[in-house]
Amino acid sequence: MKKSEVKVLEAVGLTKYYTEEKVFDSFNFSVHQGEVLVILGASGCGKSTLLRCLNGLEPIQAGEIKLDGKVIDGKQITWQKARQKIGMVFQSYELFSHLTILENILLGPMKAQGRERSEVIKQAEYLLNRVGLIHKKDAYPRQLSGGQKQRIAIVRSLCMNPEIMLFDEVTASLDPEMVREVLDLMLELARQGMTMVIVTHEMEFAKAVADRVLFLDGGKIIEDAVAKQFFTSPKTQRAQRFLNRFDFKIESERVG
Ligand SMILES: Nc1ncnc2c1ncn2[C@@H]1O[C@H](COP(=O)(O)OP(=O)(O)OP(=O)(O)O)[C@@H](O)[C@H]1O
Repeated sequence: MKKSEVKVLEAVGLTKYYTEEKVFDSFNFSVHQGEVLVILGASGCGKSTLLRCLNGLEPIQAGEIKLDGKVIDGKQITWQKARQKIGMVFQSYELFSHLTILENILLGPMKAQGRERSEVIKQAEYLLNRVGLIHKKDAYPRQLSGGQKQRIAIVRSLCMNPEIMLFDEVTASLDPEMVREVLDLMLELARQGMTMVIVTHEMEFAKAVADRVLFLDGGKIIEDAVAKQFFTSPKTQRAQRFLNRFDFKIESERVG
């Protein structure tokens, strides 16, 4: 399928350092409407930092982040507005333990977007039905499994009607039997055309969901490839070694 040329989220000249370490130096990046971009790379290469910069959770030292072509600088668009369009789901679900599932979902749309409670409830119930968790709407987070909590975290983000979703290792802290249900939901979102940036160590899932792969090393893009190409014949030895570590058989190897 031909993906749109419209850039939803973009980083231009992104420079990010923590006190003693530079993670990105003039890093450029963009994701197009309807595209599913998977970011891969060894531990410490900067994947989480990139997502956090893209969502304004980390201050950057130079460069610009743009949403729909507008620089998020408080003038063209504010971070407060931009964040409503950029959904993010983390490894930890970060649900409020003292609120029911429904109240957790309603919070953002009502507080940040000033929407009517009854209107948001309709949308929340629709989404809860879609993920098969409507029967949990009055339960508290502690009464849900890890996989259920993570699906609720995704629903909570979707209820803000984001233009793009960022996923940072969302299955990393789940028991193996819970992983599938979360990945299936993400696959469904991808099929529906949601623009997504995904950091994951689930290689078979990455292969199934990705349109494009960015392979990072030391804060730099080593490969920027069409997913099919990356998974069948990565161009660099570094990427080949990376894929092999996951016990992931590169197809060209199978043939050979
Ligand atoms: N809050 C922080 N303070 C200082 N250094 C940090 C901080 N967060 C990350 N770093 C450093 O920045 C670099 C990139 O980290 P980051 O978490 O983005 O990598 P990653 O690719 O997501 O790793 P992983 O796959 O292990 O989650 C690492 O060297 C890390 O030690």
